[in-house]
Amino acid sequence: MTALAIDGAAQAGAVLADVRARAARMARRPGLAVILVGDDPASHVYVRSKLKRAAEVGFESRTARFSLEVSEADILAHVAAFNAAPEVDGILVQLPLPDHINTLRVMAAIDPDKDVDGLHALNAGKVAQGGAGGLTPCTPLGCLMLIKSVAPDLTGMNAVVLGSSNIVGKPMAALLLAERATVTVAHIHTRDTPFLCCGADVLVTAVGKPRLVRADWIKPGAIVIDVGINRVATPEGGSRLVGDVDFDAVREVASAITPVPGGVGPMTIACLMLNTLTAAQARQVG
Ligand SMILES: NC(=O)C1=CN([C@@H]2O[C@H](COP(=O)(O)OP(=O)(O)OC[C@H]3O[C@@H](n4cnc5c(N)ncnc54)[C@H](OP(=O)(O)O)[C@@H]3O)[C@@H](O)[C@H]2O)C=CC1
Ligand SMILES: Nc1nc(=O)c2c([nH]1)NC[C@@H]1CN(c3ccc(C(=O)N[C@@H](CCC(=O)O)C(=O)O)cc3)C=[N+]21
Repeated sequence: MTALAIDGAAQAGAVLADVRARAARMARRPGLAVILVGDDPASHVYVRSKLKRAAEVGFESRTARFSLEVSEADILAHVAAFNAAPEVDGILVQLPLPDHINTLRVMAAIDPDKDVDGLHALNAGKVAQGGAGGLTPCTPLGCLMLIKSVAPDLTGMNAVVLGSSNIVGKPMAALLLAERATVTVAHIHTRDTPFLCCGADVLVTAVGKPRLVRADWIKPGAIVIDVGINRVATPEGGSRLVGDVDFDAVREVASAITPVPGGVGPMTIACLMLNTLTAAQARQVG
């Protein structure tokens, strides 16, 4: 059996159309502010595509760009200015930040009501407690939508999450638990990751290692969600994007799988727009 390739771009398109329609009915256009540090080309590409999507759904956006040498105080001052700006509904600090900047301190400085990445401890705590009333990190939220498009009820399923970062792995595990799945989180120190994966009805991989996940790790019929984004060299001397999953082989064992590109990535951006709309609606009266 060849697995269904879950079309993340199409599902993202549906989310974006809904966001656009709802934004058009608002008294004021939702506003997104992005803070970008350094000149990593991949980060610039991601931020550009976020700003493009924001414009397409009718949001205002602005970007504050900084060199790698920027001080933490400077970043915190810009966060404070965006917190105070009435036209800014969502604040996104593109990660990773350079080592001399304390990421958790920057996240803690963001107004939780404008924290569209869901990384402030208050929002992370709400997600851990079952999600009510907070902003949920975009990538796990998008992954859950993709999973539910093929399996609406996760009650009692075994879910395994590879990777335990604050931005993907931990909130993903919390969301799956809230869906009544039995959740295992594996990380670099986990002893027998292939064995754990073999019991997974749902497997989410957020590691950043190309072809880490092999076909013999997969339970027949499993749903496989590949968050990894890795640029690898091609024999022709160019490069291409791949996920963490050995896609062609795993596809023959799983029942549904997200491709890279065209899977989780577009949903992450769509969920960022959804969170910005949610934040704007909560902040605007009428
Ligand atoms: N498609 C999208 O929208 C997005 C994609 N990404 C991509 O997802 C990947 C992960 O991102 P992010 O969570 O930020 O990355 P991090 O580097 O913060 O986290 C990677 C995690 O993987 C764990 N890990 C490392 N090796 C293994 C292994 N062999 N088996 C199991 N776990 C392992 C690490 O464990 P430990 O903590 O113990 O070191 C860590 O928890 C990257 O490729 C990133 O580019 C990220 C965000 C959005
Ligand atoms: N504060 C913060 N929030 C983030 O959400 C965040 C971040 N920092 N830092 C970096 C990661 C990475 N990330 C991606 C988003 C979209 C695609 C995406 O759209 N990818 C396309 C391909 C893009 C291409 O071709 O280069 C796809 O998978 O189809 C990828 C990666 C968000 N991140």
